[in-house]
Amino acid sequence: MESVTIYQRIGGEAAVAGVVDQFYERVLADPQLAGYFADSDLAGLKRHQRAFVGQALGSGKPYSGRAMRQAHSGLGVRSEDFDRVIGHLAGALEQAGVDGATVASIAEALAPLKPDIVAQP
Ligand code: HEM
Repeated sequence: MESVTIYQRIGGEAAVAGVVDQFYERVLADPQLAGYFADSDLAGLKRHQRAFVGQALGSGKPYSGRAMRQAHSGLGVRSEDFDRVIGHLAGALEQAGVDGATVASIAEALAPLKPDIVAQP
């Protein structure tokens, strides 16, 4: 039997869409982060984020947006901003009923992206 991916376990496409909506609500309500998104096309960003997060969780569907280094270059993202974003994603996943161990493994899976996303001094 094939193993069940996190994507399937949490409820597939609909669950990921809900998590991404909730994630951006939290990010945009955070005064430390909102400014980064002032010029962003939020609908497009959510579409890419759904595909990216879905793929990271095992959707099996491709992510065709920009690479993480390219998407975040020039934004000047700081280390503590990255940690807050991961914190908001974890909060959104928990709110969607994802168990703590799964949330922790998702956060761990994203941690290696930090050097691509955070601006180098
Ligand atoms: C693991 C953490 C993160 C992931 C997985 C992630 C993922 C993504 C994805 C998939 C996109 C869309 C790329 C595209 O449009 O082709 C994006 C864009 C963006 N991200 Fe992130 N991101 C992360 C962390 C952050 C952080 C920490 C910030 C700022 C505090 C940030 C700010 C932005 C902004 C402003 C854009 C839009 C850029 C634009 O409109 O040109 N991201 N991110």
